[in-house]
Amino acid sequence: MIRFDSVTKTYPGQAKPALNDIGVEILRGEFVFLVGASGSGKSSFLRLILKEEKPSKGTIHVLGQNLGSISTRKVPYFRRDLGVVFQDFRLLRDKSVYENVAFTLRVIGKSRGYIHSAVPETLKLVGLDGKGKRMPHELSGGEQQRVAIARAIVNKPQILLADEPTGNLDPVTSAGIMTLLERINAGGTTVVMATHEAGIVNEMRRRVIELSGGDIVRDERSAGYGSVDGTLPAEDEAADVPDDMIAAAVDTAGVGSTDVDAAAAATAAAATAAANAPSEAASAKPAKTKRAARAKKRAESEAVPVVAPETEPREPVTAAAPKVTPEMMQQSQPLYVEPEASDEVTDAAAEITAAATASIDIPRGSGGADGDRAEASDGDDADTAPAAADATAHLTLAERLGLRAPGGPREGDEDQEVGPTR
Ligand SMILES: Nc1ncnc2c1ncn2[C@@H]1O[C@H](COP(=O)(O)OP(=O)(O)OP(=O)(O)O)[C@@H](O)[C@H]1O
Repeated sequence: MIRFDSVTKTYPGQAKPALNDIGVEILRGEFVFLVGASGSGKSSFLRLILKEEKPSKGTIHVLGQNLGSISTRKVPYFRRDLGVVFQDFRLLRDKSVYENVAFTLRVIGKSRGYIHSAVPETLKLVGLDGKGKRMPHELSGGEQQRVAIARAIVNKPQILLADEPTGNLDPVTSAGIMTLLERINAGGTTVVMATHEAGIVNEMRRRVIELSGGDIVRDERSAGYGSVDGTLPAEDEAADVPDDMIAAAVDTAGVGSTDVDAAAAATAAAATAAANAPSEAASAKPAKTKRAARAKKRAESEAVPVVAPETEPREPVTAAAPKVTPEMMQQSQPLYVEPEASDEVTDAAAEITAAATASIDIPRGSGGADGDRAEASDGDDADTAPAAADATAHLTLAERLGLRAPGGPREGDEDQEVGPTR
């Protein structure tokens, strides 16, 4: 599915390669975490798969194609099978949620009927049912990321690349996003995700490819964030949340949490507070309180040194923030609902909708006497000629059937809906 053969990437003006003689294969349906210190080459790895960058040496195959032999003109076609999600969401700010997701499909020329069925279905899948009309600034960070994921998967890509998709999100929301990505992967999509989130990697136990200074220094199945026991087990992290913090969080959890129930929210809030504590400990102020001292200890223990292979020194892999705990991952409610329609059903529905919304050519002399019985004609019965057909030839089938007022919006218009007109 994805294969790197002796791939080196050296950016112009850089002496040291961002990726150095990489050889790796990712199979169909895998969920792979790319981990490594900042600057180790994770984003470069993803950009090469996307053909946003070219390797300086070596060859890359994605979905059976040698990327070196895909012409620039054909790159957009190649990318139709890939979805991408970034840390900063990259939504179109002046477009609604619906339009952000529909945009991908419009660009690749999907029919209007297909878009009308695929976009709501995908928004439902990512837990954004009913939010299609919102603008991005009216959404939370987690919701914006779900829009970005919806946009990435709406075309049913075979591969989903995610570059720090939870980097800007709080722990509970991050857990929800991971539940969603896990679900997308369970549906057969290969997922490759670069992350610094130790909690997520430790909890999910998927394949981990670790980069250090452009080299692959670890490639393990069902692995954790760090390769050595120095990692503080995520379970211990949660257990370390003091009771008084949980009690305080229960007091403040209140109602209105949509993603988790109140108890889970309370526990998560407490864990969040605990997770944030290390940054306090890292500040210039001395650790005066018991909580700060505990946080400081934790912060030190979370700087996970990774055992160097043989004698080579290796950059330590450290989590950016000890955010997501196993409890959050387990308690996070699925944001999706089961898609009820198979591809065949969706395609059939799209065809029917497209037929109902497209204008029809009616040759002179075809159709019934009252014109209302006129149907799309292949011209075979040109001799049953209604004079009145001319009067309705410009109408869509939906208009003829009384499903929509004549003269309403047409193909390509934004808000057209098929339905009773009164
Ligand atoms: N466009 C570029 N031009 C020059 N050097 C680059 C470019 N992009 C990345 N680099 C360099 O390549 C190396 C790998 O960068 P890359 O962004 O792939 O790392 P990363 O592991 O994704 O880092 P982070 O975790 O901080 O996102 C770094 O030394 C970086 O400075």
